[in-house]
Amino acid sequence: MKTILKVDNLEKFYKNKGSLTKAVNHISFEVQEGEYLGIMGASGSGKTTLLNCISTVDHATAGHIYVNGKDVTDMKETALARFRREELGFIFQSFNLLDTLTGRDNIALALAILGEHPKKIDGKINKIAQELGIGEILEKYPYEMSGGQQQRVACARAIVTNPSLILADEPTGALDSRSAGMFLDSLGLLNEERHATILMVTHDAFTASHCKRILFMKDGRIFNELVRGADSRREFFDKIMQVVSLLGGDKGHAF
Ligand SMILES: Nc1ncnc2c1ncn2[C@@H]1O[C@H](COP(=O)(O)OP(=O)(O)OP(=O)(O)O)[C@@H](O)[C@H]1O
Repeated sequence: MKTILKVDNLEKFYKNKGSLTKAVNHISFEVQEGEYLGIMGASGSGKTTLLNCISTVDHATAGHIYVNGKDVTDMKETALARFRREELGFIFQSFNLLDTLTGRDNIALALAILGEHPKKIDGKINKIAQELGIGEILEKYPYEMSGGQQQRVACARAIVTNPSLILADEPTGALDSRSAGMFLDSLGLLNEERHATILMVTHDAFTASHCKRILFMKDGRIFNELVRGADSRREFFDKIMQVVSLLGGDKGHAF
């Protein structure tokens, strides 16, 4: 199996007026191609800091992060910009679609930036739209779509360039439970059928129950790990809830 992400002894410390916050404290883990990994933990446990280091938005204090064998902690700014475009797909809580472009053009832009041949763009968009069931809304502008529809377009935009790794930060945070369910089905489909490798940060146990493996963070460290294995999603959800209550965290919406 191919290792897509390797986090090696990562540390991120913040110094503020004499106090030191160890937001990420000696974390190591790997993500293999086709995995769907969730990162959970109470507020302040270091999830966003970890994700920001992996997405190269933030610089690590020490340690290394390898994506597809490339050490991103070592790259210069121009190489980083290219790395983000070519290797990563992003899905945020706030959808982040461009309001002045239709769904189709939002997706097309990701391909155009990568230098895709114009003749191939429509075909690629139509294929992913069909897979995610968003063909009907492609010509709409974001403000004409529901939140769930916008997030599925964002999902299409994240995958259409075939990135090595999709990073999702609380992607269901702004969705009602029905839209969240539809979005998570779409993400699951990308994982199952396109073998997309996904790393998702969430505090919501229902959302996390869609992952195949979950790392739980506490005080900047990995505190526990759960693997779904042959469990049904309901069984996995119950196991997640047990760890969440150990951590004293909020459970998010019910199953
Ligand atoms: N820029 C910063 N300067 C100083 N401390 C910071 C900074 N960013 C984060 N921290 C601290 O690092 C720790 C981890 O924060 P982080 O945002 O990664 O947690 P989180 O698990 O994502 O929380 P939430 O679920 O609330 O978003 C917290 O104690 C936070 O206060």
